[in-house]
This record gives sequence, structure tokens and C-alpha cells, in this order.
Amino acid sequence: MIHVEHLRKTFTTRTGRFLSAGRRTHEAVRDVSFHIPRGEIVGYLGPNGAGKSTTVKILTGLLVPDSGAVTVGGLTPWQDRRRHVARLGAVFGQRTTLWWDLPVIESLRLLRHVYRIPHARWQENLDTFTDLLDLRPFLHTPARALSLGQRMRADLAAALLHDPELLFLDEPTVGLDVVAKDRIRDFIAHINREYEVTVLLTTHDLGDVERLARRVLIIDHGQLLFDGDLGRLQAAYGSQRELHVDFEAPVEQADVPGLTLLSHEPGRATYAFTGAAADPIARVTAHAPVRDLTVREPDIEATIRRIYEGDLLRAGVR
Ligand SMILES: Nc1ncnc2c1ncn2[C@@H]1O[C@H](COP(=O)(O)OP(=O)(O)OP(=O)(O)O)[C@@H](O)[C@H]1O
Repeated sequence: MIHVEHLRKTFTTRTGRFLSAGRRTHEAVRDVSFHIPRGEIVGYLGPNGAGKSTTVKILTGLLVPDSGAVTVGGLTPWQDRRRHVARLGAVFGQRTTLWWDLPVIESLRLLRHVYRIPHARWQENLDTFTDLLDLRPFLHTPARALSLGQRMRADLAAALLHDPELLFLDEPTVGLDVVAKDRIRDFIAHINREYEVTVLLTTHDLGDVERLARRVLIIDHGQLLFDGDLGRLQAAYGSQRELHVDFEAPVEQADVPGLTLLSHEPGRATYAFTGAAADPIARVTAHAPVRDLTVREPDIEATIRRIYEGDLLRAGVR
């Protein structure tokens, strides 16, 4: 479905003014290659500025790369833009594609015309998504008056009315509570299963990835660092957990044998450990009286950092 070969994109920006004016070239994407078969959900991950949006903009046809070959369903996005766009949908957690002042249903009607969807097909999809996403209570509410969770549900319906083969999701659950996140994730899994929609998911939320994607691509500084199974990634890099401890009173010496001290300020310390939490908790509580403690799973950003710092290529995991 998606074929990307040796993709490269640089941006040139101006620096300084007048006599000191110059140009700086920045390689946002360097030599990235990957293939995604139809019907797969792939998590596209990386820290801020890694090159994710640039790749997605090229895949949607918004940007033209400097070099490399890209085909999506046999089309070159920036050359066959109209045909390409008709086959894809996109949802951005940070902004809506709905008309702000219009009731949701009016936006969905307008999209029928934009994409020239046959009326019967549009109605069928609208009914299906209204049920699956429980849109009925706010179909007649303007987009600006929706809660974030409602807006995301309406945006998902809007992106899928024209039966796209490929869906780009950018932070689809950002800012949502646990229940709303679950609902969105269940829906995405459903449409992937039932309609065989291929999904490229960019997110900083490991929960989205764990629930939806078996495969992840990790990019940093424009280079692809990892392409493979999420299980393999987590086994290799995601096993380090954090223990955050509030002591009853400030402790002068926070080092605890067997644990790695990550940070320490009076009365508070953070440790890294692997495996079960019982032993580290016992060690810390034996060290000094504890008021409160929490165990945190590594977030995706931290895992990605560790991959980068640990030099994935040398570790031979790729
Ligand atoms: N239009 C542009 N002009 C100049 N530089 C740009 C432009 N767009 C992106 N960049 C630079 O290219 C690099 C990659 O940016 P990109 O937006 O692809 O990252 P990202 O992985 O999507 O980050 P984020 O998670 O913050 O959205 C960054 O260093 C960014 O500053």
C-alpha cells in the first residue's frame, strides 16, 4: 500500500538580517525507507522535531521531497494529488477539519459534496458511524461547542465517510480522559478490522500504540531507527520502570543498593528498576520512612530516547 524508498527532505531557512544574512539547511528526513501493506496499523513514533510530520506531509502530497520514491496505492502523492486525496482520510488531534460554526451534520453533508460520495453510500456510512461513535446527541451541535472527545468522534466520522483506504491519525487521543481514549481506540481497531483501512498513527501516547499497532517505525533526527514489532521493541528497550518516592522527611543520602537513582531533591527521589516492583519498594521503605510512592511505566518518549542513546544499530535489534 505504502512504498517509501530513500526519502529525503531538506528545509532551507534564512538566518540573520542584512549583511549577516545567510541560509541554513536542515535535513528533516534523510534516507528513510519503509513499506506498509494494506490493512496494517503502524505507529510512527519519534521525539519532537524528529521528522514525522514531514514524512506524513509528503505521504499526503502536501510536500514534495528532494529525492526518493513514494507510492501510495500505486500513486505518487504530490503528482496525482486529486486521485490520491480521494483515497485518504486524516484526523489531527490538535485541530478539527469540521466547519467550526456549522452543526456537525452540516459538515458531514458538505463532505458528501466535496468527495462526491453517492447519497446511499454516504447515508449508510453516516448511520454506521453515528451508531459506533454515538454521534446522535451532538449531530446538531456546532463544532465549536463540542467537548474534545465529541469533536474527535465527529472528526473520525468526517474522515471516513468517503471510504478511504488509508487513514492518517495524528495524536488521535491527545487530551482525552481514559474512557474517551478507549472509545476512540476501539473504533479505530474496528474500522481497521472491518474495512481493512490501513492506518498510519503518529502519537506520543504509548497506550494508543499498544492497543492498536503491532508494528512501529521510530524516527529521530530524520533517520529511521527502528522498524519492527512492538513486542520486540519493548522487550529490548521498554523494560525500565520508574519508582517515584516521597519520604516522610528529607533524606540526606538517597542511594539505595540495587536501584539506580535517577534524581533526588530533599524528601523526594526517583529510581529506575526492571521487573516487578515489590523488591525495589521493599528496599526503599527499608532505607527511610516513606509517605507515598508511585510506579511509572516508561513513556514512549523516554523509550525512544533510550533507543537513540543506546545506539540501536550497534545493539543489532533493527
Ligand atoms: N516548513 C519548515 N521549514 C523549516 N524547517 C522545518 C519546516 N517543517 C519542519 N521543519 C524542521 O524539520 C524537522 C522535522 O520536523 P517535523 O515537523 O517533521 O517533526 P515531527 O517529528 O513531526 O515533530 P513533532 O512531534 O513536534 O510534531 C524539525 O527540525 C523542524 O524544525
